[in-house]
Amino acid sequence: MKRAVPVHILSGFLGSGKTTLLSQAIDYYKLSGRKPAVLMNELGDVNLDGMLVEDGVPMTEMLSGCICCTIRGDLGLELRDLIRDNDPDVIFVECTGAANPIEILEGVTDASLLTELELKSVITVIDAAHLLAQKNGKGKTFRLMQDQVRCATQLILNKIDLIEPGRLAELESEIRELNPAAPMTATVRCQVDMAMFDAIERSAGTAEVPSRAGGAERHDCGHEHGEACSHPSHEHDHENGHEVHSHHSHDHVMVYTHYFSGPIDSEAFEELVGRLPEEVYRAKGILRFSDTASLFLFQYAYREMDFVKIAPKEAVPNVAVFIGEHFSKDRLAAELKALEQKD
Ligand SMILES: Nc1nc2c(ncn2[C@@H]2O[C@H](COP(=O)(O)OP(=O)(O)OP(=O)(O)O)[C@@H](O)[C@H]2O)c(=O)[nH]1
Repeated sequence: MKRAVPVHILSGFLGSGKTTLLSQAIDYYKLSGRKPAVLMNELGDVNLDGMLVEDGVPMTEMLSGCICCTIRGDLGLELRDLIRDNDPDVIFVECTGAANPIEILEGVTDASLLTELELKSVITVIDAAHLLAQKNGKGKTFRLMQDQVRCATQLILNKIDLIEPGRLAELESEIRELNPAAPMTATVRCQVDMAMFDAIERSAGTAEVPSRAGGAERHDCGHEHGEACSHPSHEHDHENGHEVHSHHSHDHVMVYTHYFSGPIDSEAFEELVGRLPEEVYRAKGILRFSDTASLFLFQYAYREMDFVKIAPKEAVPNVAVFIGEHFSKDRLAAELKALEQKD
């Protein structure tokens, strides 16, 4: 009889490196002749990270909401269908960076009632530079990052190329205070020994999430849930991008999705991104520029911009998604619209 399908949850704040880790994990499983599948959750209504996942990897997308609240109820069904239709050897669940992993963890556990799967790990990727910048903060972002660290069974302290080497030990000891048990690796571009997954899967039983993250003290790991998840404050305004309203710990996160009517000037776009307010901490997009024939996947995380040439096999929209807190969507929309008119 086939064993229960192992599931790994990839958690971590927006832009920390979850997709970077996922791509390497997929390559690792494929190289050893195993079949990985992916369930991806994005706040925006287009799956841009999915563009980075190789063709031929079964993938289910849960868009336009945070997996841990608005669409958690569907998670079990999606996992069941993914297994039934594709018979994978492993499943990676990549959450939105605004998600609280304890909720997803419970969703995956619920799903094991519908199909044979076993949660094997909650891997939290931490953006070292962002965590340092947030240090001693009292904001919701910092609290959510702490929750994500607490809930992890594996920790990857990523982007250490962006911090001074002397600060690494300080960060590590702070993380250790939140989560003393999970093995931690400091990385650049999430380069960890992928054999880690085999070791995790060989170990018997389901992932043991640190006790502080569960049970009676669940609020330590975010928020209470249950009936509150159908709270009427989960409203979306799809016409003007949407704001993720909720009572949850990530209720401050806003999303604006902009569909461009045509190609735009690359320099004007870079200039706009260069002066985005601090409150916009993450952006992604697929962009057609008027001054080059190539199509680009655009990434922006905490003031770092990246453009990667892509050649998708199917038609893709011309779109940019902006994620942050309390920024003016109207102003941003007007500025993006102005780029369309320049051309
Ligand atoms: N300098 C630096 N950049 C990195 C590192 N790891 C990832 N990046 C870049 O950071 C950006 C975000 O990485 P992703 O892997 O997409 O992050 P994510 O956690 O999946 O992002 P969300 O899906 O928005 O939550 C990309 O432009 C990556 O190339 C790193 O160690 N150092």
